Amino acid sequence: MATQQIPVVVLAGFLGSGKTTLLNHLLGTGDGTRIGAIVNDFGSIEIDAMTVAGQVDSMVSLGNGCLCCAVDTSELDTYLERLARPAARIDVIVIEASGLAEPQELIRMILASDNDRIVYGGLIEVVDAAEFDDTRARHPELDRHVGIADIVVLNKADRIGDAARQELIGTLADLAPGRPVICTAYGRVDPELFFDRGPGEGHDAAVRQLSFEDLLREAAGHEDAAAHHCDGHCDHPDHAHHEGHLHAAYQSVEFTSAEPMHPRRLMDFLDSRPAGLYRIKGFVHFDVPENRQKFTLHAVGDFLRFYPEPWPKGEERGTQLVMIGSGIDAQALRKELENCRESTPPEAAAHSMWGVLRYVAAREEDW
Ligand SMILES: Nc1nc2c(ncn2[C@@H]2O[C@H](COP(=O)(O)OP(=O)(O)OP(=O)(O)O)[C@@H](O)[C@H]2O)c(=O)[nH]1
Repeated sequence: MATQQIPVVVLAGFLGSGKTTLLNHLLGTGDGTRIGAIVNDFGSIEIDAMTVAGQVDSMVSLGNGCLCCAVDTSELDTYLERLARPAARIDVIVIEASGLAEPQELIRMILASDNDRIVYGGLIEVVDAAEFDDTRARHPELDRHVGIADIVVLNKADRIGDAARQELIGTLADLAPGRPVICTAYGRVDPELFFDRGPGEGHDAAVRQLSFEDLLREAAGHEDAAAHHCDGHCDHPDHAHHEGHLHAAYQSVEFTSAEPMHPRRLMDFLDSRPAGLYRIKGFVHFDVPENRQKFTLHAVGDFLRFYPEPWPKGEERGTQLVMIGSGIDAQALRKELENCRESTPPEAAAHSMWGVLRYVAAREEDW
């Protein structure tokens, strides 16, 4: 009997473009497809993994550094192996790359897998409609990422007008000729596009066109290198090959506090965050009457939202934040956040939630 092969789909896209939102949508559509997820967080606190974990039982998390830095493919292979074992009855594996990963590196790793049940299933590149032009100007590499995608998802279409949307669709179509560009909001895409006919067909052409030779050359070059994870800022001698990578210029800073945060001070911090601090994600604990929920926080460029929800049973209350940026002063950021910790009695802080509540997301508008 022929071995049933499991496609491995790479879900990539710049920081905050909506990869986790899309993955959760895929996991939540419940069309019977069993999805195994591998989530790669850039920061050492695995916010993405925590956000997805509640929704799926077959998930592994690879935190602290871009997966594309793991120059030895065996680590990824171990995870693929685990998800691909027949007992797991997984139909498709989705790897959510970190927002700074090099997708062609991940593709190389999948192609190099020793597991004969594993087959590369294509690259989905998520694009943030509101941020793409600016991000692309700073990081021309993104054009290359879009160029090797099998499907481009133009996400956050709700955040721009019709004319800008049409223009972006045109730009993306030029960057990824012949590939579908799907315009959506909140990652609401039909899973069949990805798992049935989409990436399975024709992706070889895309890979070959742009990077197949690179992939082979890199595969040969990487064989000698030692496996390690990094955030692009360690002194590992093998980092020379990461120089052109997005993550080489970025740094992640973590902050945790068991003590509650003072809402007004935290808002002052967020309102004056440095321009280089592009992405913040995590959970905030305010010990303020009526506002003791778990406030999930997302900042992407200028965009800032809080999403309050009850703390899950048994979960310890506290604040955990990951900040990702370029040219940021980690020590200063941590210090500023330490100064946002609550020292006044909660009663006194009730009205100080107003600033936070301005950024509480309204229900997702239909788009
Ligand atoms: N307005 C709007 N917001 C969105 C949409 N999709 C996602 N978001 C919001 O954008 C923020 C980032 O979304 P995520 O799904 O966490 O993005 P990500 O690509 O996984 O982020 P990283 O893993 O940090 O790179 C969250 O606040 C989402 O709710 C969308 O289509 N429209």
